[in-house]
Amino acid sequence: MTIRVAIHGAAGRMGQRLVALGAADEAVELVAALDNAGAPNAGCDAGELAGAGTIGVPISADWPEACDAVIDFSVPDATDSLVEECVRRRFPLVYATTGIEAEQLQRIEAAAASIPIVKAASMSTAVNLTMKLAEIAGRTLKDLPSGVDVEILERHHRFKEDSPSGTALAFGKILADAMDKPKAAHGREGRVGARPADEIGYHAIRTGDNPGEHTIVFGMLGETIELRVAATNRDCYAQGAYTAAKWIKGKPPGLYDMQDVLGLK
Ligand SMILES: NC(=O)C1=CN([C@@H]2O[C@H](COP(=O)(O)OP(=O)(O)OC[C@H]3O[C@@H](n4cnc5c(N)ncnc54)[C@H](OP(=O)(O)O)[C@@H]3O)[C@@H](O)[C@H]2O)C=CC1
Ligand SMILES: O=C(O)C1=N[C@H](C(=O)O)C[C@H](O)C1
Repeated sequence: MTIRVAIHGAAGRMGQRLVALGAADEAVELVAALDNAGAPNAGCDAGELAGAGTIGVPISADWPEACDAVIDFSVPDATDSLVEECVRRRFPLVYATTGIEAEQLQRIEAAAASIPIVKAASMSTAVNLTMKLAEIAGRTLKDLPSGVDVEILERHHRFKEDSPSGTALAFGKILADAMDKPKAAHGREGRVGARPADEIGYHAIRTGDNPGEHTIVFGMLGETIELRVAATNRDCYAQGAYTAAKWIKGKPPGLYDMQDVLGLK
């Protein structure tokens, strides 16, 4: 079975990997490579831009007539128009952009009343499995007499604009809920005092071309557990997005995540 896919943000770092992997997948037909109207690469063949050879699909702002899934890796500012187009055309959406505002999230949630949407801060199977492991660790360690300090360390490339990463925040939410730790500390500086027990610490490192790395530290008195998941390139996210696009075809309207797609709930 072939699915017709439009990539939104097709000229970007992730968009190019999606074009390259989609062009090589017999089960995928790329029907549009969408990017912003003034994109410097507008009109270029998306496959050539991605280093995958000519595929006959230009980088453009023109939406396709028909499509089984739109995969979005773009920018927060594009969210409203993206969601409006998907709802108007009844196109299912795989939404991967991070760093959005609360109002943009509300619009996505409202749109999920009329179309199916998979939204996840990380499309990687390994990251989503690590989230499950973190939840089990959090629930198991919650009432340990010595107390457990949770610190979330993430590393990403120097071009990343949002901090901490969407994935770090997703890990944080899972652990805040599982361990009843509602406070967040983003880095520490100066005489901040002893560490509160109900705080989760976030540390965002920006360096070189790192495609994404997360370490969850569970610090106890006398023992430490670290869960670490690290990408060596972007294909784990792109492959996960295609898994979601194949899964979403024919699903009823609703807001789903990668835990639904991967059967981890
Ligand atoms: N959920 C996940 O698994 C992952 C999520 N991400 C997230 O995906 C997003 C994109 O990452 P990345 O590819 O590195 O970023 P890039 O900046 O390389 O790519 C974003 C692309 O979106 C384009 N764009 C800007 N405005 C619009 C618009 N109105 N319509 C369509 N396209 C537009 C940009 O064009 P221009 O440059 O001309 O502005 C650019 O080509 C980020 O939020 C990142 O955090 C990244 C990896 C994994
Ligand atoms: O910008 C990136 O590169 C990534 N962003 C996502 C995030 O913010 O969690 C996912 C991945 O870590 C790569």
